[in-house]
Amino acid sequence: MLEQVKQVILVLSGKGGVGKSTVSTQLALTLKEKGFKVGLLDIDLCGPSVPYILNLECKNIHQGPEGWIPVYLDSEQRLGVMSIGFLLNSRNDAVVWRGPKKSSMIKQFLEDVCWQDLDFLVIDTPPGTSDEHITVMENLRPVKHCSAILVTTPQEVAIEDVRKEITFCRKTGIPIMGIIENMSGYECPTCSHCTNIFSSGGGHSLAELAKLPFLGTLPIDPRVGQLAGQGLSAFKEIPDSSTSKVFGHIVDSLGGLLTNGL
Ligand SMILES: Nc1ncnc2c1ncn2[C@@H]1O[C@H](COP(=O)(O)OP(=O)(O)OP(=O)(O)O)[C@@H](O)[C@H]1O
Repeated sequence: MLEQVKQVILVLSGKGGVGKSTVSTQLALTLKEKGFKVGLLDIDLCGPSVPYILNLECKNIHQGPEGWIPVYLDSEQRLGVMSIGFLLNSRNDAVVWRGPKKSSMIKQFLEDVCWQDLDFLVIDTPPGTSDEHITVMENLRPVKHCSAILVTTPQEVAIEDVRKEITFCRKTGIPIMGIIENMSGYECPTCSHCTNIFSSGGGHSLAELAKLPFLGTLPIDPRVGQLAGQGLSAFKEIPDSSTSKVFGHIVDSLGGLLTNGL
């Protein structure tokens, strides 16, 4: 029921562990905090972390007359979540599936879930450009507006892999909303001083080189790690943090797109 979704945002990364699920969940939470109706779809079938991050691990999906009902984070039903994690018995269960089975599950997630009148559907994808990505692209036709956010860390090796994501988006015709550089230095929660542990600025340089918008740098902030598992947003809980400001800014741009025409 993707016809009822105004805008899909695919969150992509070249490598695993760069903070894609953190970005997807914080983006969805900030959108909710700012009054939008949001869906969050986790298609990382082999490592679904969204139920854990949002503290929804004990929840189950229900079948309604028109399809699967997402798990809602809030009683006002402003943030609905769907993940393979809800169908597994435990977090340690492994999904050992071949490509066609994965594709069929993703197709079901897109076609058979009652995503009712959403402003945004955020899709957390596995790292790289795999079968899962191609299946999503093939099944997004009912949605008029779709764009991608690319997540990278500052290290050269992660940035190299983001180039492949840019090529993937260009080949499949998905407009890229921009690049986020995550784990860019360590921000001290007490004095806000930022120390560049690895390096910084690589995501920004890549954005300039590829002529793409740069959406911001997210420092390593232990408070962001602590919010994972509690379903809390940095925007609400740590409003003065860089993370909160970056997500606030991205959501304002997205909101502007909805009001001024996509
Ligand atoms: N800016 C940040 N500050 C502190 N911790 C962070 C930050 N970003 C991510 N993390 C932590 O890093 C770990 C990996 O993040 P996350 O699960 O979002 O990455 P991922 O790219 O989705 O990984 P995977 O490829 O395994 O799905 C998590 O423990 C998360 O809490």
